[in-house]
Amino acid sequence: MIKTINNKPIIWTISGSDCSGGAGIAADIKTGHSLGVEVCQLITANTVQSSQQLLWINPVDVDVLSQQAQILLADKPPSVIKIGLLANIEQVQWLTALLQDYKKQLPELLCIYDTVGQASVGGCFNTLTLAQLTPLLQQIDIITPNFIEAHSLNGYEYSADKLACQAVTAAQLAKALHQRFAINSVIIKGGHGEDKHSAIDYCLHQLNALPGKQDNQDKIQEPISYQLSAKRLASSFSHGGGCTFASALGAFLAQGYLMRDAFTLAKAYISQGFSASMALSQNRGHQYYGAFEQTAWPTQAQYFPQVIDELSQQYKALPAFNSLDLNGEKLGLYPVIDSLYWLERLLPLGLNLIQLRVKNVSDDELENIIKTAVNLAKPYKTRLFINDYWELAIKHGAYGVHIGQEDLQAADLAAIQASGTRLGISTHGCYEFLLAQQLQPSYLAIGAIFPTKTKDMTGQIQGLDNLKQVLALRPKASEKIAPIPVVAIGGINLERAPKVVTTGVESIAVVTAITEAESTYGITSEQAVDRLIFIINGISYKL
Ligand SMILES: Cc1ncc(COP(=O)(O)OP(=O)(O)O)c(N)n1
Ligand SMILES: Cc1nc(C(=O)O)sc1CCOP(=O)(O)O
Ligand SMILES: [Mg+2]
Repeated sequence: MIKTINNKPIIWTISGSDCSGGAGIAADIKTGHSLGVEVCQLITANTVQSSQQLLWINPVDVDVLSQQAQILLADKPPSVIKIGLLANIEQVQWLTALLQDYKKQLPELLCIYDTVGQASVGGCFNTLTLAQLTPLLQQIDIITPNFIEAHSLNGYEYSADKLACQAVTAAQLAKALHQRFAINSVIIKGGHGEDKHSAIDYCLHQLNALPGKQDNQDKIQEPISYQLSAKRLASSFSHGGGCTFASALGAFLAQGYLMRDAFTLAKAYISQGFSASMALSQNRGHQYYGAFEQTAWPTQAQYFPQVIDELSQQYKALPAFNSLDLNGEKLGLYPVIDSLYWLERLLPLGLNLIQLRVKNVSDDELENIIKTAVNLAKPYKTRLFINDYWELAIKHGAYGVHIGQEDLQAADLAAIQASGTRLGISTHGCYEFLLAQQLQPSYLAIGAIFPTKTKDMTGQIQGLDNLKQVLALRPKASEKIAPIPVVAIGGINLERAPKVVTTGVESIAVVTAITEAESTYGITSEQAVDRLIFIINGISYKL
């Protein structure tokens, strides 16, 4: 899914030109190029503005825009269209018709609208009414207003004076916009929030497309919400920050990231940009309103936001889960097997970890299997994790339990922690990784690294780049919290293992590389295990 730099996805930006170089098209191009996407530009207006004031807006004729769109469609069809300043009703009507048509031709197309009404240097870009904008909003997939813009899009009065206006939360504003215009994802940026120390962005996201948005209208689920908090940084180089956020989001989505991860990466990109300009800001005594600093793909943990959700709030005070007591040893190979037959064959090999992942057996049978497995593992040094069944794992004294995202909400993490049972958590991308890391489990798994036939991981294939990305999100060993060991899983086999090991991941978990070794390689399963260990040692990456 994730395109490489040689196969760049294409984004169109339909927005105004800011001659001071801070906002609009300039921000979109700088952002897109720094994040590895190609940017085509349809300029809606040639504005006259400085870092201090907006003087003049010169709308571009819709005939010009129309011809540009026509010539580009066959040549450079967009994965994402990012919309910014629209200068008049003619442009709104032209764009509405264009999106209606393109959505039929390009079913995967995503349209992001960063509503630009007020200029941050003062002044108004247009006099468009909500009624005039409504048909366009109905074609939009993702909208990124700030708190004030979200009020006006809902037709609410906004005032900094809480008593003077109806007090609404970002969640309420997002829900109202989602319902009113059938917009799949609403992100309310927290730049204008009240918290002096942190900027909290809120995203309401519909997993399945809403009716009329796409052909695939299976089951429409309740929208889910993501909330990200970042330290508020005192930079006065923020001209174009809103355009940059929307373009960065588009760039990440165009490269195949799911909304939750694109949202997280875009927020990290913004924090990194602010951070890069803080020294400049201080030198100028905060007087100069500069262009936002577009930097590079964010990789460092310090720029990534904190995930705020019910789970992290619920377990805020929960102590860290017991560690794996490795005494400096690396975790190594982690077979994930489905039977006592396999457990008995693998236990004598002296591995650090094995997981029993049993599916589709009756309750009685299940309890018997888990009880027997725990007893079988007792004489060995191998740490036995039980997948899914945390209550039975506690009851029978298993070393650890592995829990996936689907079961995380329902599991009693406090009971697992109190029993001393170790905890492993599955994650699939940077958002889930950051969230799970906050719970301080004994290890974190990340997958699926490669396509796998063992489990449907559609849309969640990470590749080695995302694996490296999440490994960098751990706190440094020198900081208060020790880094949690990471396990890579999904599609890892004899050929791929060495590449995975070079990322520095502590462990690789495999199902079919062992259980289907006979049919895949014509060797015994024991040989498969030996060869996985041998290959790793052979290139001197000691797992
Ligand atoms: C090491 C490891 N990583 C991930 C998984 C997957 O767990 P989960 O998401 O709970 O899915 P199921 O295994 O239950 O299908 C795992 N089991 N082990
Ligand atoms: C069980 C499982 N969980 C995954 C995740 O990404 O959470 S991938 C996966 C399948 C791993 O099997 P194999 O080694 O045969 O590809
Ligand atoms: Mg599970």
